[in-house]
Amino acid sequence: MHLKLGSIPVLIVSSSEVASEILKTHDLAFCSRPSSPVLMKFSYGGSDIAFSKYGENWRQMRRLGMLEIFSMKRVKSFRRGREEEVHILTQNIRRRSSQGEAVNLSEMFLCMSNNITCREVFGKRFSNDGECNRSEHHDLVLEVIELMGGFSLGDFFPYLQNLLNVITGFKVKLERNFKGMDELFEREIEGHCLSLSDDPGHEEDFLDVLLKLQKDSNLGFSLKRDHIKGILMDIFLGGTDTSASILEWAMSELMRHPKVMKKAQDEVRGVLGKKGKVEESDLQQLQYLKLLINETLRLHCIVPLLVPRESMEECKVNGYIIPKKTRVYVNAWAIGRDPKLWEDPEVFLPERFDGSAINYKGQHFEFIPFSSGRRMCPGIQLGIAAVEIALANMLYHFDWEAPLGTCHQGIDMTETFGLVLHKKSPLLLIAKPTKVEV
Ligand code: HEM
Repeated sequence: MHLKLGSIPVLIVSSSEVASEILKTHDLAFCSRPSSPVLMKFSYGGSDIAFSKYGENWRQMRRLGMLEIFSMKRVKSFRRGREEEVHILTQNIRRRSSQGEAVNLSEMFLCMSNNITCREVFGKRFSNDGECNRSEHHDLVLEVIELMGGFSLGDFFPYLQNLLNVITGFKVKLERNFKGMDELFEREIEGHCLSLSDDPGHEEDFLDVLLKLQKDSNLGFSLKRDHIKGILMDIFLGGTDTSASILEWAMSELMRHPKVMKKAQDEVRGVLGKKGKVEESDLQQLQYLKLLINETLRLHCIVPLLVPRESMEECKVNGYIIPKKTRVYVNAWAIGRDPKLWEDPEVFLPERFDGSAINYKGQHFEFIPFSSGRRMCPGIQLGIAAVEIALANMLYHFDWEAPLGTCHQGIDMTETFGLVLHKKSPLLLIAKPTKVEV
């Protein structure tokens, strides 16, 4: 679908064939990003990976990210942090549900994934010790995510941009949130500079890594403070509510499908027996868990329109001429539910992935929750690692019930609009601890 929103030409792609043309055949022509005041502000003038225009800066940052931040070695190095946060989550659910009250899983997943991200980035958590609760830092990050996903009128009327953003109050919010994040980054950078350690036993966080690279004379380019802050911002924006949202939708679907819930619980409890907790080394044995995460991502593509691209040159797609500087949204949500591609697409059926070659690694255009091509999400492993360990522990430690007055089928599945797809109403469930501890 080709539209003009304000003065900006926009292409919305809802078929897997055209998505493949955009993200594979013509990947280079479509691998830039549109700019807007919000994106420019939060990417430190395009110094980051996610929102910088295609060019030398993006190539350098992306290469550095792939080698130093998103590598499998680095993902594994954060294993302990993820396991500890999941343990705290489990303990908190156990404590809060001891009175038989429902727990707000949406909120707790968000706090847990925020704490995981914060440990990866700064080597510490946001919540109070032993708690899985909100802090002012959580609120700040979540407000920024909301702003980024929001529809700023000014983006589509560049000539009226300043005026519109002032009238709608957008500018004030933008400045306040940016200042909050920037102050947080500055404080942490100063703190890390004072305590940079060469001790081999020291667990490096992302900020340690970036500050070391800044001093590396073999890097081949100069890594400035804005580059570092831009990358930190990407990790907070990319890493926080994406994993939480997958967990929220997965648990909601499991509640609506008791047979799937039982099969998943039987698997994890059968494999782990009375071990007492699920660790990351156990995950490779949990094949059904992986199928149900795939199915959750298909039915609830959590970045529904992916991240907008911008064409760098005029290009012919599916027989149509797409002008230079067209903004492109790929509707991966619609593709995941396309009846031409999926049998009974509205049905939650993890078994459809059993024995199937289709995966989310960007080669199968009927299933592209992480996109594809040069700008495909580099954080897949980090995100999925957090989802798998948290979900496996939820299935292992608890039986789940809907609060009184709600039947399982009655779980509200209404979605909210934004960069990341959340449930409109929080997921409240009653947790019944199981006797899996030794
Ligand atoms: C777990 C769920 C996640 C999903 C579903 C997801 C999805 C996406 C999508 C759809 C894009 C747009 C790609 C494109 O434009 O073609 C993207 C980009 C990106 N994601 Fe993720 N993401 C997730 C987790 C993460 C995590 C945990 C991080 C970092 C810690 C991260 C960092 C990034 C970055 C830096 C980009 C920009 C890549 C570029 O422009 O070159 N993501 N992600």
